[in-house]
Amino acid sequence: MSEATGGPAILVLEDGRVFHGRSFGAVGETFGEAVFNTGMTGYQETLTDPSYHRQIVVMTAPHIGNTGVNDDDPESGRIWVAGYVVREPARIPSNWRAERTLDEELRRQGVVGIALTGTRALTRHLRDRGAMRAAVSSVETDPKALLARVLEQPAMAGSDLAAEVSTDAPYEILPPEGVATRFHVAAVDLGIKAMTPQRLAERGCRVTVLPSSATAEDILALDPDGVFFSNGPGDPATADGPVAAMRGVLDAGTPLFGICFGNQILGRSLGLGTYKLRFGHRGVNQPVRDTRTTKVAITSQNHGFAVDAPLDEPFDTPYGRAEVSHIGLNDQVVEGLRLLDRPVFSVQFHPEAAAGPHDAAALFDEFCDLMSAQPAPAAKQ
Ligand SMILES: NC(=O)CC[C@H](N)C(=O)O
Repeated sequence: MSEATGGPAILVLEDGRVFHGRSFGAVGETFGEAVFNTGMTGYQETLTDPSYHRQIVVMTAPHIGNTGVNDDDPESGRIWVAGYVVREPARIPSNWRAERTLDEELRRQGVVGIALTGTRALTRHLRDRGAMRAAVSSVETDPKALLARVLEQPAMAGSDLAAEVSTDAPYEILPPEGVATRFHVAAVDLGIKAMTPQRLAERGCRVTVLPSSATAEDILALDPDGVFFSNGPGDPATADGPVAAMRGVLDAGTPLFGICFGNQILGRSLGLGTYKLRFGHRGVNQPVRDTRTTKVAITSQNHGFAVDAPLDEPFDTPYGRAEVSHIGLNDQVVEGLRLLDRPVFSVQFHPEAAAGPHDAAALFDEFCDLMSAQPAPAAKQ
């Protein structure tokens, strides 16, 4: 038994592999799906991204916490990762915005972490065998006892988690001062990152954020100029409610944009399947190719599932012809979808990303362009 942070800790994977390290953050025990993130920066955004709910995140960058923690960068009101694995936590963070250390923040929010020298071996293991259930504990010393508890945990495949992270009640984000309101967007929160409505508001959108349980009727009752479906945790195969809501929006012909989980929901709404990737895409340097322009963008990503769609040519859907708009260059995974005859598109990566490159930010302009191309409200009837 170890009481103090800094004492011994273990990480146990569901296939029985054990890693020994030192306790980091809160002392305790936690379970989740072990996944790795290759971002050299953006650890605050990662920790607070609701899509990481129920995941133990392994950072491949060797030093984490160098710039401390501030109150401006979080993507939501709390840390969502189930556990945090780093090679070496910064002992002396240095940044003018830092308000506390990462270790303090993890402890403040009760998030169990582990610092271990074997993050590279752990990452290679997850890359070869796939993301899998795991535990981190700084209170259990017997790996076998911990493994038995890991095997009792639910797998990520089949998990329906959006409702656990979504807002309880609708709220609004308004354009910043000096920016005129041009559009009203209804955004379905399946685990939305704060930066997304922000990016829309910067472009003159008044954004009404709705809970994940929002139906097509709830959404359309707002008479929005456009509808947005957010990122979020869990298996898209379980998201029947959001799929039904999106189908209602597609039937109504309202411009629609989806990010990440939203892209998977669009895939399902079009009748496509989704599947689990072996180890997923998580980081801020993922290359994708725009299939129309052949331009390559470096994107920020966080997904463990993907849409199964024909890559090479347009295909028929109940909503007309569609095509894969972006392809991941590391493994030829679908990274975006577009309807050819309707104002509807989505991407699997994160154009809002902060931290992350800004290559994909123009997609928010594209959504605004689709909304401006629609008939004015009077002509809508
Ligand atoms: N960031 C996301 O929206 C992730 C979507 C989904 N939970 C996945 O892992 O693929």
